[in-house]
Amino acid sequence: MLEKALIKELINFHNHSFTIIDKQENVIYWSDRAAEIFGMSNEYVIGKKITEVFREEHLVMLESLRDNKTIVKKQHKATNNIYVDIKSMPILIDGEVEGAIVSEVNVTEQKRQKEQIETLKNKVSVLSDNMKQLKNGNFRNIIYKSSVIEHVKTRIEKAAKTNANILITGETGVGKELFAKSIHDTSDVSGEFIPINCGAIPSHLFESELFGYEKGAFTGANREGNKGKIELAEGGTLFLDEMGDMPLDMQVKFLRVLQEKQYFKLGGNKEKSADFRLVSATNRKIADLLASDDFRSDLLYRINVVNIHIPPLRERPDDIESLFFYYLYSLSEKYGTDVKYANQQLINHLKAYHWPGNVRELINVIERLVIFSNEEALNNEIFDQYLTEVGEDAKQATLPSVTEELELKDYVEKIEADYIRHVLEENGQNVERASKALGISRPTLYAKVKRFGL
Ligand SMILES: Nc1ncnc2c1ncn2[C@@H]1O[C@H](COP(=O)(O)OP(=O)(O)OP(=O)(O)O)[C@@H](O)[C@H]1O
Repeated sequence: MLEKALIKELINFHNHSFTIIDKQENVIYWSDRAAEIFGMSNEYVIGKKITEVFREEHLVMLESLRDNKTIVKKQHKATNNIYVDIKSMPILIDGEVEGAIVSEVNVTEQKRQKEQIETLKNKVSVLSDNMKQLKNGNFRNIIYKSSVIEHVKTRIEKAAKTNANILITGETGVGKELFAKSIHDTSDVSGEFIPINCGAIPSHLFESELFGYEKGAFTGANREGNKGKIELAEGGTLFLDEMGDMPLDMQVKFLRVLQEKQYFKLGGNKEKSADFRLVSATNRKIADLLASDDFRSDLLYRINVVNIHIPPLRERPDDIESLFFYYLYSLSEKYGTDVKYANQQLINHLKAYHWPGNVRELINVIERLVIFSNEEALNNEIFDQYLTEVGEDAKQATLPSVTEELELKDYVEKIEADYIRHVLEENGQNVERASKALGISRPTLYAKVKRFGL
C-alpha cells in the first residue's frame, strides 16, 4: 500500500505528466499531472482509445507504438491551445512493442512569455526609432522607418530651399498634407501655412474663398469684406489640396495669378500682389490629369515644377510597424486605456495587408483595436473581421499589387517575403518546419527572415 502511494508521489513529484497506452491504443495509465495539464479526469480517460481523447495528428505516442520509435520534441502542439515538451517511447517486452509511454511538460506559459518578450523587444526598438523621429526637426510629425520616405525627405529638403511650385502626388491617405506642412516648415518663409481643400468648396464660393472680397461685394457678404486664402498665405505657403478638383473656370483665374503674381479681390478695383509659395496635392495620376478634359495642362505644368511622390503604404511595409506603435500609444492615451500587448502574428498580418486607404485606413483599424479589445492583449480577431468586412481573405498572404514605380526584382522580393511570412505563421514560427515546407535550408531561411525583417 505504502509502496503504491510512494510511487504515485514520485510520478507526480515533477511537472511531467505520464500517459501509457497498450497495444490496442487504449489508455491504461493517466497521471494526476496529465489530468491537470489537459483538464481531463482519470475516470474519463482510462480505458478509452487515445484517438478518442486527442486528434490523431497531435499524437506522437502512436508513432512510438506503431513504428517502435523514441521521440523527443520541444514545443509540441498537444492540443489547439496547449504546447508541451514531450518524450515518447515504445514499451518493449521481450523485444516486442506492447505499448507506449509518453511524458509531457506544459510549456504554454513559457512560450507565451517568450513571444511577449520578442514583441516587447520589437516595440522598444520601434518606439526608440519613433523617439528619434520626434526629434527629426521639420519632419517630426512624420513617422517612418523606410528608406523610401528618407529619400522623399531628402527631395523635400532640396526643393524647399527654392521657390519652385511643388506638386505632391500619392494615393488617398498617404499623408500628403503632412508632407506639405513639412515643406512649409523647411522653407525659410515667415508667413503662415494656409490649406484649402479644392474638392470641398462649392464652385460658386471658390473665387471668394481664394481671392477674398471687398465690403459689399455681393448680397449676403460680410460687411467688412473678407480676406481670401491668397492674402492669408502672404509671405507663407498656400496649400491647394485635391488640386485636381478645382473647377475649370477657377483654373483659368488661378493660372493668371501664378503668371502675373497679381489679382483682384471680388468687388475690388485695386490690384493686389500675390506673394506665396505654392504647394499643391492630388491623388490623381499626373498622366490622367494631362489626359482629362477637366484639368488644364498649362496649369499643371505651372504647378508641377517639382514633383514629390509619396509611395503607398504597401510599398513601404517597414513603416507599418512604426506607425502602428505610434498610433497605438497615442490612441490608447486618447481613449484613456492601457497600451495593450500586440502579438507578432497581428503585426505580420498588418504588414501583409495592402492598405488601399493607406495611413488613414491603418489609423482607423488601430482605433477599432484599441476600442474593442477587452483583454490585456489586442484582439487579432478584430482585424480578421475587418478584413472580411472589406472583402479580404484573412488567412491568405496578400500579393502586392503592381504599380508602375516598382521594379520587377522588388515586386518578386515582396512576394517572396509575403510567402515566407505566411509559411512561418502556418508552422507556428518554427524555422525547422518552415524551411522544410519551403524546400530551403535553415540558414538560408534565417538569412531571408533577417533580410526581409520578418
Ligand atoms: N508618416 C506619417 N506619420 C504619421 N501620421 C501620418 C503619416 N502619414 C499619414 N499620416 C496620418 O494619416 C492621416 C491621413 O493623412 P493625410 O490627410 O495627410 O492624407 P492625404 O494624402 O492628404 O489624403 P487625401 O488625398 O485623401 O487628402 C492623417 O491623420 C495623417 O496625420
